[in-house]
Amino acid sequence: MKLSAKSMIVGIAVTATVCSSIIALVLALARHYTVELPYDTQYGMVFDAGSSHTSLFIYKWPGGKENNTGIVSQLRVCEVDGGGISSYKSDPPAAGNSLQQCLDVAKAVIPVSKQHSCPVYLGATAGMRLLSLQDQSTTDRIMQEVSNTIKGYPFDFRGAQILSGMEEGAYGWITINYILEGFIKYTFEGEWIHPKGGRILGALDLGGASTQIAFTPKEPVTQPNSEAALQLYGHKYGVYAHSYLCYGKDQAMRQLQAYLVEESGFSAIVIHPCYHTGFNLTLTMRELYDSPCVTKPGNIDPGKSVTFFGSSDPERCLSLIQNIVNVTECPYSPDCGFNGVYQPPIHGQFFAFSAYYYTFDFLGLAPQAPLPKVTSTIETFCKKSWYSLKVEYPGAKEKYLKDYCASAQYIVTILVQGYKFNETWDNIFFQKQVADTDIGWTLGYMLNLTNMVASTRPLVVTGVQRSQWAAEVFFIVFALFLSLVLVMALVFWPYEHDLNTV
Ligand SMILES: Nc1ncnc2c1ncn2[C@@H]1O[C@H](COP(=O)(O)OP(=O)(O)O)[C@@H](O)[C@H]1O
Ligand SMILES: [Ca+2]
Repeated sequence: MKLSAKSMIVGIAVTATVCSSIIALVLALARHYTVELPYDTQYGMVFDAGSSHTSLFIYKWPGGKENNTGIVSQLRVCEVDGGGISSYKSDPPAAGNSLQQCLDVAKAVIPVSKQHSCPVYLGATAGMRLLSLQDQSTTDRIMQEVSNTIKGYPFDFRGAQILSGMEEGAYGWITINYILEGFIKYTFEGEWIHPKGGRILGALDLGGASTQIAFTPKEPVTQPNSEAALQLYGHKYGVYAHSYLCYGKDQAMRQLQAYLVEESGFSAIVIHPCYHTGFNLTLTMRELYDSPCVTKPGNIDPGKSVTFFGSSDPERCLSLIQNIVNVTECPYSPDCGFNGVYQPPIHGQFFAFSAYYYTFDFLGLAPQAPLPKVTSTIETFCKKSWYSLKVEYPGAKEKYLKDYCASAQYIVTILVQGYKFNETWDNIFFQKQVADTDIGWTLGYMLNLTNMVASTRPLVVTGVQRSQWAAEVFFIVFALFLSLVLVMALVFWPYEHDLNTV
């Protein structure tokens, strides 16, 4: 059998080139496949120990070797049975026990191999801030009990803390802007960028015991105590944040009751214009004055009771609210919120969540409605009798239903007359969630404490970068082109140049 030297050389060259192309192709695909493999998911949890209730938020994000930024999303939320942890002042161990059911849920949801590395935080808000004003040792005891319970579980417990009002406001602001990609954005081209002129949103949180406002004003904040200087992904943000203690929905309602009782001269029967006709509520003086948000008169009999009778009177209700919210006093004129608190002019769009959302959603006013529609809807609702409300909303919980009229009037008062959203009402979105993640302070709190918003430049972890792909594709095309040239050479090489002349 005669084998020409030309054929041998060209054959070897073609085989080598084709083999190297295949290897390059396989390597490129393997590299891509590795990145596309399911991420090594990480988990983190935050207990939101609010004044009225506790929730456990379980988050997950794509992890791995690199300390990447990824996108944190909410995996699950577990509602703790019973009241907020501050309601356990006569039985602190029960506050700890109340968390067990949700910790058991977390154990079932998070893979066993990930539980030891799953950070857990507990943040308590205004209910505990108020309790600490009344009774510091019981406050400490409750914080100790909740910590002990969490330590009994296989997670990485990182501490239980009472947040300041400013922190609560600032973390809510971080949460919204993180979820809505205000700080950083993953582009179609596969790069993380700082969105130029991107919209930075404000945060409005209405809790039971306090309410927060946080936003980036147009002009720098002039009162340093009102500014949270945040550095996120290497960018500086001057965030105005303020928390009004005692001006959450439930404590505001408490202030209304106390005002009416005093106005009546401590009568046993008091007409309440914000409650509906046919509704009545009886409280002892002990219950009424069991809060630092209302001043207990010196000579009051704690066992004496008062009964509030609803009168479905929205006009009187609104003017009653003006008695607990001072919208005229302003030492920083004109830069004030309410009660004479410094606040720069409102700037940009806002998300209003928690009880802002619950109230407006119930009334069919979420996520947005023009102000005239809002006021007319509230007026119509407030005029309804308790009987007709019970018929219309058979599934509604009485503890919330009785307050929707008053809280809606209260919301409009603080937003329009307090914060001065008169011209900019349409910039408020009443919303509970974005991308299946609840809006609240917990996500921002965890991102901050786990250092996930601190890095100046997050690492790209999703997919192969375009430049890598371009190099790989170029190499494959070049190798195949070379093979083609060699095959052509084999076919068209003149026979007389054949080396096999023997
Ligand atoms: N479905 C609902 N309808 C109306 N209000 C609600 C609903 N669910 C929760 N709330 C209210 O939301 C508020 C939540 O406040 P919370 O987070 O417990 O207090 P804080 O943030 O002041 O510590 C409470 O006033 C509670 O009554
Ligand atoms: Ca809250």
